Amino acid sequence: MSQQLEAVILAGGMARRMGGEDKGLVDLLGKPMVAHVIERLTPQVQQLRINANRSQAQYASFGYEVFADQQAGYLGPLSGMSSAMATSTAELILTVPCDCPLIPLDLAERMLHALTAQNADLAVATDGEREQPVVLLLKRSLLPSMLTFLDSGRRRIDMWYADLQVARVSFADQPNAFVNVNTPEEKQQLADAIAQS
Ligand SMILES: Nc1nc2c(ncn2[C@@H]2O[C@H](COP(=O)(O)OP(=O)(O)OP(=O)(O)O)[C@@H](O)[C@H]2O)c(=O)[nH]1
Ligand SMILES: [Mg+2]
Repeated sequence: MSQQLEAVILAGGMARRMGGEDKGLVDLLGKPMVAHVIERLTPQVQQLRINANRSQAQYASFGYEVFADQQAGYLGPLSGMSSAMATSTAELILTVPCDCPLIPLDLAERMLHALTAQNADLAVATDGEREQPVVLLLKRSLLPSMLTFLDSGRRRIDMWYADLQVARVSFADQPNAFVNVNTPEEKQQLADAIAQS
């Protein structure tokens, strides 16, 4: 994989539905959720950083650079994305949330292929039907556009990219790829499903 692509794990939210417990650090089957994501991402990319606004020492213990949002006030995932772009040396940034422990093992490869083949501004993963707006491959050159959007008070990722050239990349072949763990109940459901598989 190109040196010009780095992955950023988004762990900068407040995790209110998880009772405020830092979502990436919540245990799933014996290890923190972010460790599942790290394990699946590291074979795919040469550079990886973690975006977190709390518990930064714990996140740093995984051995990767940790950085906070440049904007105060938990403005949402776009703030993590723009902060990643503002501080990256790579041309392309792959964003993945910390609460998707089954992300595809071929995520970077397929996102990069689609972006290049379609000469798009960014690529977004889909489960075949719904877009996963936090799973993006972004050109760093999109930073001014994202900052303008954020500065105007808007927060929705899909609204930001509505006017851009978007490659949609289906992972319908992997039905559990984007299972998202937002609550203790969802965590238990996933743990049970994995244990039974
Ligand atoms: N950097 C950054 N990331 C965020 C912010 N808000 C959410 N995220 C991340 O965006 C992704 C999707 O957000 P949610 O699943 O809603 O996570 P959350 O906001 O922590 O959880 P809730 O408070 O329960 O909605 C997760 O990876 C979050 O860590 C933020 O203000 N800054
Ligand atoms: Mg949220």
